[in-house]
Amino acid sequence: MITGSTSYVPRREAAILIVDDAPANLSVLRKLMVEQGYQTYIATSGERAVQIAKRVYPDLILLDVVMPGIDGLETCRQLKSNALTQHIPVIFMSARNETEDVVAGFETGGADYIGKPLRMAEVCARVRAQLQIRNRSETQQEQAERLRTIVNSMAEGLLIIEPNGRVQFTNPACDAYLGYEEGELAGQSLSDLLNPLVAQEYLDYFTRYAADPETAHSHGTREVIIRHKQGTSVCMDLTLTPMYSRQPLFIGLLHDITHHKMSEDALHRAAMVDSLTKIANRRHFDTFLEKEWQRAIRSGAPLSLVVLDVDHFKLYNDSLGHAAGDICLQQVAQAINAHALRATDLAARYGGEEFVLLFAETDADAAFALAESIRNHVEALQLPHPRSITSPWITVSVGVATIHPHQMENVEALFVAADRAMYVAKENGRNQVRSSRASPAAAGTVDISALASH
Ligand SMILES: Nc1nc2c(ncn2[C@@H]2O[C@H](COP(=O)(O)OP(=O)(O)OP(=O)(O)O)[C@@H](O)[C@H]2O)c(=O)[nH]1
Repeated sequence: MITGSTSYVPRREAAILIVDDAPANLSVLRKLMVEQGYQTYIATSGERAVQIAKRVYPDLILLDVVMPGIDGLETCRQLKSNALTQHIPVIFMSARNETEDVVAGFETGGADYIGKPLRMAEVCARVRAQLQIRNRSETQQEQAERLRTIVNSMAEGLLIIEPNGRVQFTNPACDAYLGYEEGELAGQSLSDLLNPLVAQEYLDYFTRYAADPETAHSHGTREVIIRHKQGTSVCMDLTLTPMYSRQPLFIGLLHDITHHKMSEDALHRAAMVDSLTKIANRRHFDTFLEKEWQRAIRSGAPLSLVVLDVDHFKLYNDSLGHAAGDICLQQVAQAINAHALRATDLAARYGGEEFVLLFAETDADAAFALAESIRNHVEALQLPHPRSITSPWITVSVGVATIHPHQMENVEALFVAADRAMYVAKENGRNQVRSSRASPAAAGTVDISALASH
């Protein structure tokens, strides 16, 4: 964990470079600095000071201003113009104490200016103060560097977002997730990446927080679909947390859940499909029927249910074996499924050798015609049934029920009607379609009428 502490742990005793053309001054200052526990280097000219600074990289330079050759101001300028030495704090020492001298010292990059004659306690205090400032800034730089490394190497995508929705920064993982080059996302708006409704929700949250930072709270984690640069969609968990520095900002953390989502979708799909025939299973059909039922109540449109049962299938299994029976069910399922053409049609294996089909917004005549077409299609497969007493081929008996949902009380009644029609088809010789209708005069009762039969 990164802490915010700036407490300084000395790595070693600080090194001070003392620069003065007067050997007597050098000697006094050196003695003083050594007594304070500092390591010392000395130089008697500006040129020499620059050379030593580049070589030993001292923590601080005490620099005389008036010297032969390059003076202290020029020496400081040279130190500040070199990348190696520019961060070393320089304290000028000079008998020139006029305001413009002091200002010139600061303007060349000096950190402090001590007037001569030197008061040793003051020199020590100013050196200590500058070393503390330097240590603090070094610690901050190290912390910033450490944070940069973490942000650049973390597997989660990170975005910094402004209250107006503008992306200010992204880390490499975020760029990689969304297919962008480094820095390319900066300046784009959240609305460019998210569905407009979701983006607006975030923008509202930003506006609320920016107006009243006291009430800021994390927006939590939610699943979002983000636009990839290539135009595809990626599924991510987005966690948004407010951060108040000089301006309100938001930290967004992105976690890619596309793969997780894909397997979740695959599982979901698998739970809806019958494993043998690969058409919808009973559970999916029941859910679908419930939805269509409610829709039909609202629209007043008719709903038709077709129930199909393979004829003499026990005999088929007994004569050709269970494996052949399975293949036969797969072929029959495909023939049935081929008739569920609209988004509101659904064919399913309801159990054993029983299949169902739902036709929404389909009246009795149209449903009957579809059922007859399926019956015909199955027979036309000419799957030999050696022991059937009603046909040389595999055939199906079909029951159809059509209602306007307000006519019957529940879905169950629709099933009962279609099942009864199917049993009438069985009883009347199989390989035929029978239709039942609810009598409007007595809701819930079923009127079986042979609209047609094979
Ligand atoms: N091969 C195979 N057979 C199944 C499967 N599910 C159910 N069955 C068989 O389907 C047969 C259904 O037989 P019954 O309910 O007696 O009806 P039927 O022989 O088709 O006779 P009718 O419906 O009166 O024409 C049983 O023998 C079940 O074992 C399956 O997944 N695979």
